[in-house]
Amino acid sequence: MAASRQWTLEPETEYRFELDPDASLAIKLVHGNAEVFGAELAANRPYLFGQECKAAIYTWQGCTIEMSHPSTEYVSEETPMAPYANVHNALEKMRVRALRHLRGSPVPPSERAESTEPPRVLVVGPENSGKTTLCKILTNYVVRTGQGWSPLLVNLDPSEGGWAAPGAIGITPVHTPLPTSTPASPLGTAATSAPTALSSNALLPLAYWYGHAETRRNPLLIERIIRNLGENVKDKYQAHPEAQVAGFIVDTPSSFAVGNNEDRQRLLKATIDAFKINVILVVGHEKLNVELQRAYGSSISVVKVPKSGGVVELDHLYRERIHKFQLHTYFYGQVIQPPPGITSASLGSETLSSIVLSPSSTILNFGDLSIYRIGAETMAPSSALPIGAARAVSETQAVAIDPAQPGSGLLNAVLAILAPPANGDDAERYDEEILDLPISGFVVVTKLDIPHRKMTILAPNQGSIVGRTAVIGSYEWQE
Ligand SMILES: Nc1ncnc2c1ncn2[C@@H]1O[C@H](COP(=O)(O)OP(=O)(O)OP(=O)(O)O)[C@@H](O)[C@H]1O
Repeated sequence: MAASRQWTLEPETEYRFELDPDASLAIKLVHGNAEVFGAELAANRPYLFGQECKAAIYTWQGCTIEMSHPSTEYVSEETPMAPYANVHNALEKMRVRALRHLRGSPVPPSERAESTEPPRVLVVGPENSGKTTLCKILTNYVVRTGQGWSPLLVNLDPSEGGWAAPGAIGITPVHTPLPTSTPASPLGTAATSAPTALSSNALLPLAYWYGHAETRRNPLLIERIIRNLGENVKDKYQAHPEAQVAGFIVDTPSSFAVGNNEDRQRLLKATIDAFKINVILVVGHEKLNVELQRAYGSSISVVKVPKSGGVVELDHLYRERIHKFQLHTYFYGQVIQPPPGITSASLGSETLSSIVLSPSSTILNFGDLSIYRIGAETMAPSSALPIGAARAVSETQAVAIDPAQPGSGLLNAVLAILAPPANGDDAERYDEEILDLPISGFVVVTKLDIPHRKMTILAPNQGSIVGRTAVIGSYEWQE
């Protein structure tokens, strides 16, 4: 690598870095072992990071790494990896017991009183406490055990983007370690961005469209989606009982930990019910830990885990830039200019050339797509309404949008295309059913021609969407 530098890391330390906008970084493991949030690095292969990525290379036994490009960087000897590994070991024991129980294998006397349920883990904590990172580490550790277990990773943070676009929440079985290359795909690449479906490690999520970054915008809708996820996950991924053994890891938005108490309690309860949560990990928040111990401690193990000093405070503008990257990546793939001297490198487990996509632009008639908005255009929380006041449009009502109407909000809007309904054309039930349909992909309205009643649609592939149902949220395409 050109202008490369080497760092030797002592055992149980990590090299942390933050990238500036437009900077990229290639890191190669020269010697020893190392991992990025639980995903192991292969030796002598440059891994590329970009798009303002902030991450850490951790080593259990010590290593030498080489990097192409200096950035904000430091080595830390204080990490919470030992307690995180302890949590993983405890969860692993639950999986072993669950499998033994399923297979009717003998149980050691010391474990007869223990539960035989697989771990169904809820991770909660305030903003920037490292919840997503902890979920990734725990997931990657399960996949690495070589037992063939595929945990179900649930992303309930609509601003995270998960495996689809920002505004979506969903669930996916994870079969191979989740890469950390850019914040645009914090949980790996989804097969919903159609062409990467061909790649070997694409995730196949069950995703629903919430459409906004903040849960307080429409808590009733997000609650309904959470319950839908819980109901449908079994049919979709867990038909075989042994598929349930790896359990769930549920990542949540910070609004589950702080903020409006009533909504927060409702969403927590909905999640605990939907996924039959039996372990709650509270990341670095004493008060929340005590609160959850009191509320759920009799039936659920509530465990406080430390926050990593490496977690970076992400501000609002950074999050907006990441949403833009995510949408761009959904349509165009991951394009990162490697640092000088790097010609072949990997983004996670993908090679650089495999992840450039070519979206298509199509002109549709207004009548070709049925477009809805869920709830009113601006949804203030119910608690903000005057006492006794009712909304003109309820939070979970699907309202049809007429593209010919000036101010429809459609120009540059990101639309989720919904999976076709199961119940055919029963129009009356249909409005209701829209809320319960998963996403099959996303498009953007790039041009509206009202006089000719036509619109130009950017889609990730060339499949026809004529006759489909789309839902608008509050995300805009800003290219
Ligand atoms: N040990 C570490 N070293 C360097 N960067 C880290 C480390 N741990 C986490 N980060 C980075 O800090 C940022 C915030 O972490 P993360 O997304 O896990 O927090 P969160 O609590 O899930 O955030 P949110 O409030 O958005 O839900 C991410 O960019 C992540 O990659």
